[in-house]
Amino acid sequence: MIELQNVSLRYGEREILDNVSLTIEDNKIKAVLGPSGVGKSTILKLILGLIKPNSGSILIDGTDITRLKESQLYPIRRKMGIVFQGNALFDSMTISENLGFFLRENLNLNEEETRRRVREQVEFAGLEGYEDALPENLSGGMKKRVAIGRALIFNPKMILFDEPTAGLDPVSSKKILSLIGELRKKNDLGAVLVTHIIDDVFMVADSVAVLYKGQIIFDDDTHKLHESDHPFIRSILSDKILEQ
Ligand SMILES: Nc1ncnc2c1ncn2[C@@H]1O[C@H](COP(=O)(O)OP(=O)(O)OP(=O)(O)O)[C@@H](O)[C@H]1O
Repeated sequence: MIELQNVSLRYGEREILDNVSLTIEDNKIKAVLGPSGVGKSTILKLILGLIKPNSGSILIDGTDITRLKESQLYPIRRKMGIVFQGNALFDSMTISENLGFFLRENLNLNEEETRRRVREQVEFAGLEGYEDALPENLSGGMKKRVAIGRALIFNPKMILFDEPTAGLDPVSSKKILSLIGELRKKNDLGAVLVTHIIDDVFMVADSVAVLYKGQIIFDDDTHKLHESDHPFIRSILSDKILEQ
């Protein structure tokens, strides 16, 4: 379980998160919905311990990571996989090499086990036949599927998605969202999905926190979003456009 407790974060003079509290349960999909620049990616960086808050605690399975040293963070990060907005694939490596890279770098597995895990992700992501292709020869949706496969390679408990459908066409977006839904069913995984696209939230998220002007203005089951009378939520439900 991931818990942000009274987290505040400033970049210079600018307050990005103001006393934000958020709980992300195992085996559930939690969306963090908000307009561009509101601090959604910042929340993911905080969860991974890449940045520290100015105040507040971040608990991962009960351990406050804000107090840990860099070396103590490795086993905590291993519990989570991340899918970056731009996928962060290595352009000069094939799909198989991309999938296996972190395994080969970080775990002392024999080559047979590494290949088995890579094959598992190739199958899960529907990338059979593309093992030897370079990322530049893949569509946006396929690259995203490689990034998801790579995030799963350490068998994490939780996967963090930064805007997983941004820039994808509607059909590819739907495929990616179904894959995210399947992850929980098949692998019992939890997920955090940060997005500014409200349709993504309705399609896969069990619950949603809405981040607006540094604060969480809604945090409940997704279907209860319709009951909110907050003007910002009313406006996004009617326009489906998130602007500051
Ligand atoms: N290292 C940094 N130093 C200063 N400002 C930063 C830094 N990183 C992010 N910001 C600013 O903090 C705000 C929140 O950034 P963040 O990337 O978390 O937003 P976001 O909600 O994920 O939006 P987007 O989806 O557009 O990336 C933005 O205004 C951004 O410009």
